[in-house]
Amino acid sequence: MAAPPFAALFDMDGVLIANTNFHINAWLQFAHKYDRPLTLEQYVENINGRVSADSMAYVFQRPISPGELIVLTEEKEAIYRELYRPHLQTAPGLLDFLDTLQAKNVRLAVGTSAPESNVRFTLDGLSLRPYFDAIVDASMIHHGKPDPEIYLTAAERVDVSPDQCVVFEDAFAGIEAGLRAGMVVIALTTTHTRDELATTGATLIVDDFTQLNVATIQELLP
Ligand SMILES: O=P(O)(O)OC[C@H]1O[C@@H](O)[C@H](O)[C@@H](O)[C@@H]1O
Repeated sequence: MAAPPFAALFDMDGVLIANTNFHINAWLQFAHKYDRPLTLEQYVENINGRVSADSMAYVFQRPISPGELIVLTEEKEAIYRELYRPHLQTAPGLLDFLDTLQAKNVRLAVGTSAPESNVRFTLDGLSLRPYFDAIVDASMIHHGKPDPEIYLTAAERVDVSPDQCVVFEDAFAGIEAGLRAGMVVIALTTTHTRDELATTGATLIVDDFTQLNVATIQELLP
């Protein structure tokens, strides 16, 4: 069967899994330990969906050395994994949707700001890795979302031109990254409300993967 000429690029946190509240609680706990002020509003605007290098520099309000970044990131992500582990599950409708796309030979990739340790925790913990032709995480790029590099790299890895890629995102930074990459962006209401997402320029807003099928997506592509 010939492959459809498009690719589906999935954000991980807040898209493959609905885990935003667990990241929020982990960041608040982590910031509190270091006596750094952090509010929910600051998390949403400056941390959600971004790579740890940018989030840590924001939390500590100073540049973070590469060595320090590894240690601080793993400390924060260990808190997150501990909190979320008992709840680890795929987002509603995801597995059926991935099966449908795979059956149609759509190229599938993950583009996440998360470190490799969290990619392992999620994709291996839920046996999702075999679905994807490429996985791009924070360690593989120079500029985190909202820069388009993560999604442009994922498109390159699956050998599909950006205008034939559909990005699935929940975070403002990730939606901006997809749009700046010249891709169609479908926003999920995992983290933000429809009204909040309506201001982002996302091509389509859905509540979860049960509201999507291949025909709907193909209609959005040029
Ligand atoms: O949404 P993505 O790109 O999978 O992002 C992962 C990141 O998402 C953020 O929301 C978390 O606070 C980070 O800690 C996490 O690493």
